Amino acid sequence: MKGAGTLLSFTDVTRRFGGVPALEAVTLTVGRGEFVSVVGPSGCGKSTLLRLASGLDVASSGAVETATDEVAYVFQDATLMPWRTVRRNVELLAELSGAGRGDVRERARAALESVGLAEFAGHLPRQLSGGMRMRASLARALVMKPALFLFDEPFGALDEITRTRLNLQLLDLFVERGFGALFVTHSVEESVFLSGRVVVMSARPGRITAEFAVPFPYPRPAALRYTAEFAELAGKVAAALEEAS
Ligand SMILES: Nc1ncnc2c1ncn2[C@@H]1O[C@H](COP(=O)(O)OP(=O)(O)OP(=O)(O)O)[C@@H](O)[C@H]1O
Repeated sequence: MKGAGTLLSFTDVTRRFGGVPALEAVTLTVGRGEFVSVVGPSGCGKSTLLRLASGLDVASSGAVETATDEVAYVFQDATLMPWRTVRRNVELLAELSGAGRGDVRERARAALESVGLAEFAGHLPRQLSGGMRMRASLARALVMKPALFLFDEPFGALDEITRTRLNLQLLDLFVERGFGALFVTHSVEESVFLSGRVVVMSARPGRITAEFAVPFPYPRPAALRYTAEFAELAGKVAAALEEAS
């Protein structure tokens, strides 16, 4: 573990599958209250990185350390239970953690409120749009008040307008709650808009080839995306990604 403020650290991590490296010599940290994005070409090992961070997978060599047990994993697929209402889906993790009924209810209510879904609490997942299902999935994770969020392309399947809106909502939550985040995406623009730091990974085996600090202060207005400074930085990240592919 690098320092007192570090939530997650990878130190010289390699993961091989049947002798073939998927990730190689990855060193990376996420600090408390820090938002870090990883962009890379398809198959570069981004999901493997998150699986290692969450403890679902184990490194072949090197060290993966987390300073918290309060880790939430948000997938591209909202993975809601189709027979449970939105509220009952959002309550699920708190319920499984053994929290009392009243506490579970209150936490779910607050989380649904945070993502703007309070009035849809009684709906079934199939009655929601894709963006709303993703917000429900986010609310389900928020209920646990995680210190660290792992995001695997959570908005990848959504249309551009919904995706942009959810980026803004996610940043509101980030500013309000101050969690640490490791966010995997294919979108350069999304990575720059959300993060304090963007990490670029190369094609197989996945290695970190570039890192960019994003200097724009939070909270970030939607119009940031249309500024010259934003375009310049996104251009640099895109060039590094091109080189890594
Ligand atoms: N359990 C496994 N067994 C064998 N090979 C695996 C396993 N998991 C991942 N791999 C391989 O490791 C590499 C990285 O996979 P991973 O899913 O992490 O990539 P990714 O960057 O998330 O891909 P995408 O962007 O397409 O989702 C791929 O070549 C994949 O085939």
